[in-house]
Amino acid sequence: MSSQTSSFDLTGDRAGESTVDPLVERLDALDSTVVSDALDGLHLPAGLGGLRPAWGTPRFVGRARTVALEGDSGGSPGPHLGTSVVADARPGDVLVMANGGRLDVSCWGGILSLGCVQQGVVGVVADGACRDVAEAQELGLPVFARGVSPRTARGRLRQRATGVPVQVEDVTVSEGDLVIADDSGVVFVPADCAEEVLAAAEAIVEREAAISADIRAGVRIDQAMHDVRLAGHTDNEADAEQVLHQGQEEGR
Ligand SMILES: O=C([O-])CC(=O)C(=O)O
Ligand SMILES: [Mg+2]
Repeated sequence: MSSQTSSFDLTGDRAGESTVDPLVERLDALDSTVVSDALDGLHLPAGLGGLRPAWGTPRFVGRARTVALEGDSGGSPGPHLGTSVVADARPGDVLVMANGGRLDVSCWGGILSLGCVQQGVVGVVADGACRDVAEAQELGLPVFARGVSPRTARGRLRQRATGVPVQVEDVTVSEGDLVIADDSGVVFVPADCAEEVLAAAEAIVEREAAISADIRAGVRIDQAMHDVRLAGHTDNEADAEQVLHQGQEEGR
């Protein structure tokens, strides 16, 4: 599966830098649902619904750069929120704007999108509203947000901190965590257990492929698609079948 990143017209100084990141490359071969299932299996927060692409059906994978926002009643003028992180962003980064799901004000806009594309940023997750959607689309920058608002962040929001752990619903996102966003939602993978989560997700892909192959071969779906097999509690179909039949006999 190829990510949206490859189609960007990157023109900024950093846009041409190498972005080889083995864990991100492995993540790019997956989709958000199997990564979510892997997180479930490890009892970790399993991603977020409700964050939708502001345009089209893009997908991206990358590393989180966090921006914590808070309300502002009109402080002193300064650089726009997020700009310090965008200016220092590296190819493959994903901007995570933590705005507590607020929909009454935008926390993302088109000039910020332009800055991102210049730096090789692959996507934006805005826990709140965004604006200038057509500009993001024209730039080819995926922006996942909870909605849109024409109301500027200026005078309404300010940057509380950058590079700190931020809360997005029940998920704590830290700088450098892996992110995958696609048509099923947005999933964050803690950097310190990425290897374990990816290995679990890759195993799920194999199990799902085996189940699909059985169904294509004519096995009834209510026999092939069994929780025991999906969860990987057995390594082989014979054991899964045995557990399935035991369960059926016990009336489960
Ligand atoms: O003013 C804002 O809220 C941000 C904005 O529109 C942009 O980046 O273009
Ligand atoms: Mg604007």
